[in-house]
Amino acid sequence: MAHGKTTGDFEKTPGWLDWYEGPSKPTFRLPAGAVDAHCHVFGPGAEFPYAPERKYTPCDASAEELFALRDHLGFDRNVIVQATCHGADNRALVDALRRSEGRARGVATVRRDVTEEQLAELHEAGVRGVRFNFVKRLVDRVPTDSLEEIVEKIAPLGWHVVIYFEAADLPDLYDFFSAIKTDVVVDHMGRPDVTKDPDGPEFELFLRFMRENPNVWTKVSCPERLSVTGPRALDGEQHAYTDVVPFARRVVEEFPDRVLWGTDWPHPNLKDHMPDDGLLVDYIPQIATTAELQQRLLVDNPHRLYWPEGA
Ligand SMILES: O=C(O)c1cc(C(=O)O)oc(=O)c1
Repeated sequence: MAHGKTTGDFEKTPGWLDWYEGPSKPTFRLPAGAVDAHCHVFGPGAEFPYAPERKYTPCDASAEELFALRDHLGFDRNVIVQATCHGADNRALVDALRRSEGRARGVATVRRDVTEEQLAELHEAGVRGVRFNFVKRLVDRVPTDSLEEIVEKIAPLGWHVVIYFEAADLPDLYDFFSAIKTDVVVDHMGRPDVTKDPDGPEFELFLRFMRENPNVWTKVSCPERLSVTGPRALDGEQHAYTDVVPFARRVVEEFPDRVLWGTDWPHPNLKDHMPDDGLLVDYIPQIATTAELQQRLLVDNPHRLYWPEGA
């Protein structure tokens, strides 16, 4: 029998790390109106089955559990991003958005044959973007002409495109990404290899991509995923993931109006450890070092992108 948290009738991927039970209260006090701009819901599998084409099977992580974490950490709102284990079946996401009472927006995954009616329904539920994933261990590659067709369909709704890729793939994808006319949000800083020099050519290409394309934003999230030498956000550690700090800080300081931050709860596919989400929040002042930068990162920027109407 599988141990830990459940996943309906599904069997979790071997070695799966469940999300952290009982996170600490952050020492860092989030500003009023702070948004956790990257998190997911998984299932519950018994109600919202995982997609047949998925590359992993997680433990369940429900909307109620997400909203309890939001309140515990001191966030006001969430942006829930469709996880690849649900493919293009957005039912769990839409259900979570509806339960949030306007306190969550969503980023969905759609296929090229999505209809205007389906997009309108997603919009009504709170979806404001679509996600294109280029990480090979998570999805099969979708041809770029399909993606271009999706951009044409979502642009009139004022939506944006969230892209997830690894730094080594940016040279090949650079021109395709630069041609997207909507706003573009890069997940997890384009996954830099933090053993490399933050002033070196690989990260410089990412910074150039942001400089040349003023419609591109990025999430300075997932230090727990990118870190190699830690220390980990566990056991009261107040200065976690110092190896990621120079990368994230650089981006926050150069593009203060185009950065977002999210917990990435429930942290799919971590192999090394599961962070204490309270201590993950305590990482934020290492990368946004003034109250003004924190206000933009956590409040002003996500509100401008996801709640432009000011509600
Ligand atoms: O690196 C990952 O494994 C990962 C996976 C997913 C997903 O499966 O949607 O989302 C993320 O933000 C990160």
